[in-house]
Amino acid sequence: MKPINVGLLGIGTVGGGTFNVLARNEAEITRRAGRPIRITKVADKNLELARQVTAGRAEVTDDAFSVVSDPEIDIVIELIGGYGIARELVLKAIANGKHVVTANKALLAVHGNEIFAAAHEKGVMVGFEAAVAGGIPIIKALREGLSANRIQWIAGIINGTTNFILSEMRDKGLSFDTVLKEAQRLGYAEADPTFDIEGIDAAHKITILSALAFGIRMQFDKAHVEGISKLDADDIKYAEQLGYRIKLLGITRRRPEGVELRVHPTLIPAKRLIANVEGAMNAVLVQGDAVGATLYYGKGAGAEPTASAVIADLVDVTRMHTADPEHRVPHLAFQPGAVEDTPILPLSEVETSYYLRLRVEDKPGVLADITRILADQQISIDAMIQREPAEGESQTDIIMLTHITREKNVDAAIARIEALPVVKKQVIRLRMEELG
Ligand SMILES: NC(=O)C1=CN([C@@H]2O[C@H](COP(=O)(O)OP(=O)(O)OC[C@H]3O[C@@H](n4cnc5c(N)ncnc54)[C@H](O)[C@@H]3O)[C@@H](O)[C@H]2O)C=CC1
Ligand SMILES: N[C@@H](CC=O)C(=O)O
Ligand code: NA
Repeated sequence: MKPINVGLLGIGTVGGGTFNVLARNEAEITRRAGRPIRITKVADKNLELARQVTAGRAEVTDDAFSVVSDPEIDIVIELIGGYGIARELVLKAIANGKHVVTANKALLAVHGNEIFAAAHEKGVMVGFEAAVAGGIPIIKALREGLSANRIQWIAGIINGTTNFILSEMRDKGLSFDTVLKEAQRLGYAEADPTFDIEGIDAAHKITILSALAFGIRMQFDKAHVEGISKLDADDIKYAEQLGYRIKLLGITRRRPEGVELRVHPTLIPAKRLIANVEGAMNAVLVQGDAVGATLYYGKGAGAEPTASAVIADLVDVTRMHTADPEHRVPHLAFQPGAVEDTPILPLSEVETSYYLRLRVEDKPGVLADITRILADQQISIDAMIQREPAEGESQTDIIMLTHITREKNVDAAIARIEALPVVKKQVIRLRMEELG
């Protein structure tokens, strides 16, 4: 049977994994796809690496544009990364009538509206299962498995690097920098690891999931993005004492006025399954009105787990490329004409509960002043702990957990609390999610 020819752009961590898994499982994959899938051409600016990995089994070049223009190539896999040359190559491949598979969430979150419109126009497929939560088939689940549901919210641990850092710091007491270096060595981190640490990578991914879940345009520029770099070990400890774990979550929720789209460290009850997802593992919780809560768990980063998703897309394209484009699953789960312009809500309108840590002078009346301010802003307290000041210390920490309230009420309360002379430091505010 005539093979389908694939051109691979970038043979680094994921590209190398894809090349190797495809070769190793060729017979099994062919039985599924109906015909052999062959990577016939590989482009990498590091020619030496490309020669080493391919070992004579594919033509090698350092000119990626020659691959997207090659008439023999049916599918282009983009595994270079970034929004620059990757965007040019993907758009060129589409313009040349090639199907595209990519793991590049940054590219899709920022330029996805343009790329999917171009693909729709040209009648080609763009597969991106690897772009969110690596090997976990979450795109497939949202596009197909859950299509009966009105999705209400999604919350996910969707960055392996930061989850690995938080887990290793907590369990082994290792420093942030040591664990980050290990995550880089293991191939989890982005080329620029600030994308991981500052929550940008998770925001790219939750932007994509939000579009798929609610049938809205990608609006990465409206996402609230907060990473783990400012997270204090004391808060991890206090959270544990209160029965919570802190995870970097991507959250998107549908509300009558719009959609919440946010990434930030989040307190989750320790008894929830998702609170116990450790290391580089990912987990995505999806709440649908009919199905209820469903949880997807697995490896979100690394060469072969990500290759697993890339190859699943290759199989899908191979099975479907001769089908009438109107009969294929729509790229973003909803028919292109049915995508809505629902606004992303500003952070001030987000509704959730909060963890507040206040550094205060240990004297009578302090608590009364603080609770009065919270009550003025209609914020009610769910739980509280006050640390006993150490011998000779005149200051102490008060930790308060609130019921659900609006972010702008918390902003107003914090501004007034910080103005109190007895409050000695900036108030620490972390958001909480029950996820139950
Ligand atoms: N590493 C992981 O666990 C995961 C990565 N991804 C995404 O997969 C993509 C690839 O990531 P990695 O494999 O980790 O990156 P990598 O840095 O290991 O590989 C990228 C490869 O592209 C090559 N390259 C760079 N510029 C080029 C150009 N102009 N022409 C030809 N080749 C060029 C590099 O030499 C390198 O071999 C990125 O979009 C990343 O966000 C997605 C999920 C997981
Ligand atoms: N850098 C990412 C890789 C996968 O998307 C992560 O750590 O999750
Ligand atoms: Na995936």
